[in-house]
Amino acid sequence: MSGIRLENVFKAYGDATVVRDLSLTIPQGEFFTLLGPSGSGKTTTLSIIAGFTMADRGRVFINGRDATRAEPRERGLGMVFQNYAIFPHLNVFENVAFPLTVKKVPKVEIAKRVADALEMVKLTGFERRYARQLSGGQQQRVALARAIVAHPPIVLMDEPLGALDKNLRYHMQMEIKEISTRLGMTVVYVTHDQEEALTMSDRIAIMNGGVIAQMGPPREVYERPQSAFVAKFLGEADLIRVERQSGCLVGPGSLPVRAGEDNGSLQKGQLFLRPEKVTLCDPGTGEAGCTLRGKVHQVAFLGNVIRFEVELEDGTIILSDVANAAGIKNFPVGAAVDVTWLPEHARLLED
Ligand SMILES: Nc1ncnc2c1ncn2[C@@H]1O[C@H](COP(=O)(O)OP(=O)(O)OP(=O)(O)O)[C@@H](O)[C@H]1O
Repeated sequence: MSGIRLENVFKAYGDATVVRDLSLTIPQGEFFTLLGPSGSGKTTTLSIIAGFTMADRGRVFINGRDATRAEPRERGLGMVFQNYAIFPHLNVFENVAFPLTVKKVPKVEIAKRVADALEMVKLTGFERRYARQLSGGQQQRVALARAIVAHPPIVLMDEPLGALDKNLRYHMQMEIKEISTRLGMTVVYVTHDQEEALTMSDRIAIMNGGVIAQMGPPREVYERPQSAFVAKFLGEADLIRVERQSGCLVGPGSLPVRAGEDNGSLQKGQLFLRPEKVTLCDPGTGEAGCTLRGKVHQVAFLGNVIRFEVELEDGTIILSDVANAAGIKNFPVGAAVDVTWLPEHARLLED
């Protein structure tokens, strides 16, 4: 089997468990992202795949071979690590050419491949420069070009765009995605930027405390989080306390609330909604069962979106994001409103 497989990988430093019996399979050609807060074990997991860190227990398979004890250079992986600096004694051309030079690729082929890679990272014309003559972001792009120039089947990337400004970052996201798809590369990508993870990945694993809290395609983890942690980590989340009374779910103000997949088992928990799925209307006009009462607490202008903060009767603050389109209805601070949603957009989460 090609791709990557981890089996019960465990790593601790002293008393601190950093990766806890992690098992996962990443098929060849998948863009797979490890996303999570600082210290959740993303880099350690990537480093175990790379061979820089040895797991205490468990096994690592790369392209069907047991690579648990293999040296990093035996694993045939392309890598861009946070601190994986470019060689200071080589210029940009020589740095990018390095993986091809060691493979003894013909000079003409090297020149072409390096030119393509440098064009991708927008560094054409920088060939003769050395690391000390480049900014942090430029060095990062050289490292990226070097990682993919040999078209390795698997590339590991740890925050490779961290030092770039917003526009270049977006351009590079698109380029990395395009080239990995075109070459059928498997990419294991580490980031703590949820937007980047949603944009680029085929599948995302959200890590928390050394375990995978949830794993799935971007849309699924965003729209169907299984816990409040995942809901909150992947963007803004509205969470409303609910409990069952005489078989019916009720929210603040004892008003009945409905969620799409309520099988009647949850007694107490939270109703989850994304702010863009929450709408506001005049008091008394919302449909019973998916309406709560509130008061506009704040209005924020975010450019393409207007964000209303609404305070419910129990003090919970709910966000409602409305596209800044022609003719949108404005609700001023202090206005009484109904907060409404479609039941299929609401999910019930256990505490
Ligand atoms: N060599 C080490 N010795 C001791 N503790 C370590 C070592 N490497 C990592 N850790 C600890 O392991 C935990 C997980 O670290 P890791 O770098 O994998 O997290 P991360 O999710 O990648 O975080 P970040 O987004 O900040 O890079 C952290 O608490 C870190 O301090």
